[in-house]
Amino acid sequence: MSTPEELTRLAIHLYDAGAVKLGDIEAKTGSRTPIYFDLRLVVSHPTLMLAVATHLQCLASKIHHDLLCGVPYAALPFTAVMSVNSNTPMIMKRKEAKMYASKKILEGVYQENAICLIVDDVISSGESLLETVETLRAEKITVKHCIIVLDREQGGAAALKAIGVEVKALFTMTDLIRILRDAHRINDDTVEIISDYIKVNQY
Ligand SMILES: O=C(O)c1cc(=O)[nH]c(=O)n1[C@@H]1O[C@H](COP(=O)(O)O)[C@@H](O)[C@H]1O
Repeated sequence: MSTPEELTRLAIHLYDAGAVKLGDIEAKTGSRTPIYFDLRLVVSHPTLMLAVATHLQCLASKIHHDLLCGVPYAALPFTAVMSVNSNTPMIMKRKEAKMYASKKILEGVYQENAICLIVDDVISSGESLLETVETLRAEKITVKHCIIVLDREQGGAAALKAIGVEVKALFTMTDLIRILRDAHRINDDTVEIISDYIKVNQY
């Protein structure tokens, strides 16, 4: 089980590495956000990569699963680290089906009715996770849980719950901004701007 102190250290480490971008940033949907959590840079920081994978593994260890599925691109490296460290097979969902050879949308080997735990970086609307669940279920893979690093608390987890998938996160946006404020990385004004934004921008 990750302790609150360990998660606090991880959040500060991620911030100090540049994973938390503040300002007026374009999100996936095209809307603007005052905070963007970018886990893609974790590949350049091996100790951070191991820390993210280890803490996600703590969440994973409480959930029964036969397989891990990494969602491209941000989650693929740390899902691979989890797979190796826990000796759990992994599959990968392609962004688009291959247009040649196998024409597959899923890479890797799996059995029908295998229980798959999806690993992703961030949930906002839940759209990308919903799509992944749909793809896996179409291949007769069972999906009941996703684990992620950050829940932006914009309604995505409820959308997943509505299709029978529970989302567990290392951090909610509320946790993240509280930790960063307490560690003097962001000030009260920034916390207020982000909190107001999240309240108003629900999917
Ligand atoms: O665009 C986003 O909403 C987003 C916000 C953020 O802070 N960090 C972030 O990585 N994202 C991207 O948005 C995806 C999740 O958005 P939803 O599909 O709306 O849940 C993530 O997998 C990222 O590609």
